[in-house]
Amino acid sequence: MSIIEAKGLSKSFMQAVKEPGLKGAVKHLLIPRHIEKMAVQSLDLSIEAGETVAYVGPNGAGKSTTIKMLTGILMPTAGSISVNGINPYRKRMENAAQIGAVFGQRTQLWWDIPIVESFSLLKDIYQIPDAVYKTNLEMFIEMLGMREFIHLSARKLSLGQRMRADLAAALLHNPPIVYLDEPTIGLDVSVKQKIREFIKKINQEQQTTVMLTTHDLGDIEDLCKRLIIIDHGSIIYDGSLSEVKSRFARNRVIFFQVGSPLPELYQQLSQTPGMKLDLQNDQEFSVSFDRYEYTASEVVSRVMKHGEVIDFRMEDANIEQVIKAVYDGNLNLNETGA
Ligand SMILES: Nc1ncnc2c1ncn2[C@@H]1O[C@H](COP(=O)(O)OP(=O)(O)OP(=O)(O)O)[C@@H](O)[C@H]1O
Repeated sequence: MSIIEAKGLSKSFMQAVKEPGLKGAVKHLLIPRHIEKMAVQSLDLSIEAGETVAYVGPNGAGKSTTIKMLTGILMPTAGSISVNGINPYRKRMENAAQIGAVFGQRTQLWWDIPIVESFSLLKDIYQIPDAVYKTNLEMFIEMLGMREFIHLSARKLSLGQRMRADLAAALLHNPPIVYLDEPTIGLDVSVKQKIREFIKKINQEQQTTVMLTTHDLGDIEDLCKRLIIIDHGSIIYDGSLSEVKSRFARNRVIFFQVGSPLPELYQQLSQTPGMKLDLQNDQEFSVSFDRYEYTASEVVSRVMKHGEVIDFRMEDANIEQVIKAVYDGNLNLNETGA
């Protein structure tokens, strides 16, 4: 059986409907009106132990609501969930012992006590054996570069320091499952890198199941093999990241540097359906093309016919383009056979 299993999972909220202005506020006070908002609708989810899954979607798609149900914070309106054989809402304590969670926007550390003391409290709460605690603490301090701030309180930490401390806190008890909700939000490149390497190591060495919610596509490409896209509370794609890249990233881009300006070619390319010319200057340009209509060699030979090509390089399919197309409503993955 899968380590995380959800069937027909739904969650609705009652949202107040208020007309604008003072009149609307008074009216709402006297006769409050609410509508039911379906945040998550009939979601089926099945995640195997050791998987790294990116759970992505536009703002308001239902990502956090799903994670909150999986962690036991929210009770589903309908459907069932089993996390390592446990119903997270009914058995919140048991569920907490087997999961780690990082909510990037919030901290689970005690605000006014040194980080190392927070860790020590977590050791008692989770009843982590001395040897495990010692080994993990040393490894986490080293890998996440926490030595310089381990004796400061959470209040005094920068965002990047706080996030590393939060990640360590979530994993001290070696949970088999970790939920990461925007763990790299607002962080600089080097801290992001540390966090990604750490997550990779934990996943590889301990087969920790990772479910990652992020708007950072670098996180996804670096960490996840499987991609689940949710929109308006429903899953619209669930499959491998490489498959989505190769099947759905229709556009390829080739960058060219040519020996002399080629105005005739530029005019021809900009009038060709399925191709788009982007001129950087007289002798440098890129051609993006629909790879279901043209091959890369067709594009290259068309340019070569017009003049000397000094250099060219092709850009790999980018997951960002795919997700953006889904967000913008330009790509229906179901229609393409997902
Ligand atoms: N406590 C709540 N009360 C009422 N509506 C809620 C509540 N929590 C979430 N919603 C609504 O449910 C929908 C899904 O919200 P959710 O926070 O799960 O989205 P999300 O995908 O995590 O978005 P984001 O990327 O912006 O964090 C939204 O329309 C939101 O307004």
